[in-house]
Amino acid sequence: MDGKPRGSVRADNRLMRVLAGTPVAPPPLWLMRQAGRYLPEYRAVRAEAGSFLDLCFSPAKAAEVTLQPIRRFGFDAAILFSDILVVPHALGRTVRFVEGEGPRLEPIDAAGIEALDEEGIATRLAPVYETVARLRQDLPRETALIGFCGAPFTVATYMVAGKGSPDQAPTRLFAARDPAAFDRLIDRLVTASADYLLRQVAAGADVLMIFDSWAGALGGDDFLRWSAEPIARIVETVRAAAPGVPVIGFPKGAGLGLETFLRRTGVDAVGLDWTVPLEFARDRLQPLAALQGNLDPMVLVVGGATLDRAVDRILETLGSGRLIFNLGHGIVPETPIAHVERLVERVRRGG
Ligand SMILES: Cc1c2[nH]c(c1CCC(=O)O)Cc1[nH]c(c(CCC(=O)O)c1C)Cc1[nH]c(c(CCC(=O)O)c1C)Cc1[nH]c(c(C)c1CCC(=O)O)C2
Repeated sequence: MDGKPRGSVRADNRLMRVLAGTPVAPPPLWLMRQAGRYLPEYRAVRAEAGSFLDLCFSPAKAAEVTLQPIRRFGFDAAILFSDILVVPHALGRTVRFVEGEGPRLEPIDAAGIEALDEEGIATRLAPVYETVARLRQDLPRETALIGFCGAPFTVATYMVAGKGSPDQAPTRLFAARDPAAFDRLIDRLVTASADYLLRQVAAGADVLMIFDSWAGALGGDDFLRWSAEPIARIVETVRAAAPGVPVIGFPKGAGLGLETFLRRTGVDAVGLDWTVPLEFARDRLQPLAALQGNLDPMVLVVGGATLDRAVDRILETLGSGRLIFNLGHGIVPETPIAHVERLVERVRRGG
């Protein structure tokens, strides 16, 4: 890539410092979905990889697309290229990605929940661990490597509905109708996810992130029961077996629930979607944890002075505390690369 030293991450890595509790100015920066279709070099690898899951399970190709945005933009962290739905796949469920439509799974019922194959996390996901190991070898030491999984609730929404759905009605219906079966599904995903994350750490991941993209579909008590509680159990297991590996939680759409989420899970950092008011985040959340976010991905599509103002507002409000600059959700395919360059330059010079 360049002449930089590679191998295990340096203790003075900017992202690791913020996660350990020290504000860093300008803040470390990476973008959710930074490896993806807005990059021509990603589209080239994707086109020759076969299916999306083939790409996730090809260590050489998955490592290559993980490195692409690091080469181009020099982000402070690389995120393993994979998907949250490799876990249901490993548990023996059918998972497909349909071009232009998204994921398709065979919807699960109570019998299917009992039949989940827990061995798959070790065996079927071995190529993912190989990707992690390659990445930690190939990445510059100043770049942290983030491993991840989906939160049990978000993964369960795809397993129950068989696809994405706007307000998770099929899953809320399932959980309300048969809470015992839903509990069982969540339990099995807690065990599988903690195991999956620990194997990523063993292979070389420096930081872990848990994506609860649909946490916002849950009401107050259900949010605690199905989002915060299961994530707390994963964090507890990971902490016990891998002390010192920081965990970022991202309960998207949690709103006022974010403070309870932080207190209950004890994550080192919390991801903020673009709807979270910055003053609330500064006053109520930043004293408890590092914050990651929360630029609206649509503002990055628009660019120009609109982008500059939004970047400056985040830096002004959150920049003197523990902050990891990021988007409020994944970068979208129509984002111009020049706007990402502009963002990086502005964050690096401190707004
Ligand atoms: C809900 C969820 C999924 N996957 C993920 C989430 C949680 C984060 C979020 O809310 O976005 C997480 C994810 N998915 C992907 C990554 C890779 C690392 C990175 O962020 O760069 C990560 C961290 C690759 C991907 N995962 C997917 C793509 C696009 C597919 C392609 O390139 O053909 C990528 C780059 C496919 C995917 N995967 C998923 C959906 C709904 C889709 C279809 C939507 C789409 O097409 O953008 C499930």
